[in-house]
Amino acid sequence: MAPSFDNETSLFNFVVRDGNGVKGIVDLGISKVPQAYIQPPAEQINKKHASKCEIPPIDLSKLDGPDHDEVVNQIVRAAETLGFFQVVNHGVPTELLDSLKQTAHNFFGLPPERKSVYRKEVSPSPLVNLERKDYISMAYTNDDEALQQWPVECRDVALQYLKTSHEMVRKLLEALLGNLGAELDDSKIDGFIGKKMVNMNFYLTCPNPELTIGVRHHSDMDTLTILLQDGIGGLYIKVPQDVNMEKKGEWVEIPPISGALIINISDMLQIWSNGRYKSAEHIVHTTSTKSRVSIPIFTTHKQHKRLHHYPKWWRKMEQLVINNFCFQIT
Ligand SMILES: O=C(O)CCC(=O)C(=O)O
Ligand SMILES: [Fe+2]
Repeated sequence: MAPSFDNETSLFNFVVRDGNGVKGIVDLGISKVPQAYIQPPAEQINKKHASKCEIPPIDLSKLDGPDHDEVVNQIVRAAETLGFFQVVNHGVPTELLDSLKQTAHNFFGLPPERKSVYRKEVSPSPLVNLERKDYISMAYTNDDEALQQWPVECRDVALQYLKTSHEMVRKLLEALLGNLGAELDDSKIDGFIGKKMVNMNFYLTCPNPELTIGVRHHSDMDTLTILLQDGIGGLYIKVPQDVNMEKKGEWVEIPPISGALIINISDMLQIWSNGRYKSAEHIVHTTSTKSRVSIPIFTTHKQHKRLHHYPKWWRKMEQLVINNFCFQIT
């Protein structure tokens, strides 16, 4: 018999404890979204009124040629305005991007008992306004641990994704820090992106996508996020208020571009740049027709403390100077 999803504990047990995930609810063919997933109106955005971000992707292969300075300018301009941009010719093979998306679908399609071994032990109490996604997080420490502990279905592609994107992240940081007058040498890499985590997000179709949310509005806490999205769409960012461009404070969609990766300036980089680079708030919506996958890599410094433990005023403060930071991390 289907569990009663009006009862939060029973919903929690079904979705989290038993490893069914949101997918389990969808597989039951339930046509009404359980109350716990319905968002307050302030969290819902009117997708019909949100425009698409039309800025073309940045061609990173040109960093190695005569257009180097122009490409650095494009990266810096994007970081100083939207805090989000897309890149192509980034060095991560297209076939790997396709395998990653397929792997995410395969993993979340596994039977619940195969997935529930990876569940997070959390209490059922925060089950209010659940996000409508299933996800897995794989923190990277070293290759051996990854090979032993990450799900066998995901580990090879996820590791390759980490490795093949490293050079791109280094180049992006070089450009962003160089613009602030700081040099990125190998000894400082760990201080910026020494810790990494690969997530796979799976957003199920939803009978009432207007009432629910895939990911609530947030900004990422790390240094820089690399994000692979599939062709479905649903990622919206809020144009920061304090930038010199149109649509301030409005939600714009980051449209899927085949073969591209999305780069998201995150909280640490905003702080280290004295607020010059923007860590934009973003949100993910689901659709009623197609399931979506996205695969972010979160990069942060080795000693990263969870920034959401810091009050908001700290996260947005403008006191740290980049040169001091570079000095501290050596
Ligand atoms: O799925 C997406 O497009 C974005 C996911 C996201 O914002 C996150 O995992 O932090
Ligand atoms: Fe995010």
